[in-house]
Amino acid sequence: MATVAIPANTSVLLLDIEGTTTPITFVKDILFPYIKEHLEDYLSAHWEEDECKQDVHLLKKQAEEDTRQHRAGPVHVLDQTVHTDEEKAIREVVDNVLWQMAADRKTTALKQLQGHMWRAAYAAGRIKGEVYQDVAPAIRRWRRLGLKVYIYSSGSVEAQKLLFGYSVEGDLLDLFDGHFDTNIGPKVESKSYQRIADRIGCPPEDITFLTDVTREARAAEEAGVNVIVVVRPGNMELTEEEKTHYSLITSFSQMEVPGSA
Ligand SMILES: CSCCC(=O)C(=O)COP(=O)(O)O
Ligand SMILES: [Mg+2]
Repeated sequence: MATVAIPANTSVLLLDIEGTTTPITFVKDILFPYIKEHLEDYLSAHWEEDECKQDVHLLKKQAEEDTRQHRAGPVHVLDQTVHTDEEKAIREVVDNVLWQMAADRKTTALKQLQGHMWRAAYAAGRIKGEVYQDVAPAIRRWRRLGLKVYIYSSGSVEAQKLLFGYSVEGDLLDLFDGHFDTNIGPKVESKSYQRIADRIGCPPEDITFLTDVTREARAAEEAGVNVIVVVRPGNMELTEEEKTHYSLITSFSQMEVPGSA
């Protein structure tokens, strides 16, 4: 098995989730269908609660922005007026969320609501976060070698903590020094990686980012971050050029930390 050495100056490993620590199928076949199945009932049950009101407010803000950017068709535009007809208002939110999910959008508004909806399912043991078997042992080794390990996912920080806190291997939250989501910026924008470096308090060059998505890899590189592309079953096929340009791994166990035996 070929190993990939991270640069000697790396002090932080920044990890994507879907397609990197976790199979894409877990997200597409378990997490997302759960939302589609329970969305309407969830909104009806929680509509008057502050958390749900904030989620709907954020979705409306996003819908306003989508209208300005001509991104949404009329059926997907959330009415900005306050509805007296609760059923109609809920239907509009459902349509908007389903439309965003069909396009696999990564908006903070969508991800925040999803995180809140998954909470009950994880807590009740109806969902357990899938994590590839090579992930936890590798992270434990990196941490023993003095590296810091952070997560950067489009899934909300709360959704990230649920996935690792209620994982198939138990509570894995102690593997991480911190979490970032799209509140720091989209994963396909280089500024987001600069902000993460600032937040952690190290230069971007000291961070190695592991992801399956080459648009994210390019954005991170632009910020000066070192990148390793993770190839897992079901991930998006890489072009020949991408295969030559990036260091590739199929398992975290292939990562070599310079100076370690
Ligand atoms: C971590 S919660 C579920 C995953 C999710 O909603 C998502 O959008 C995954 O995005 P990633 O940036 O981890 O590829
Ligand atoms: Mg990913």
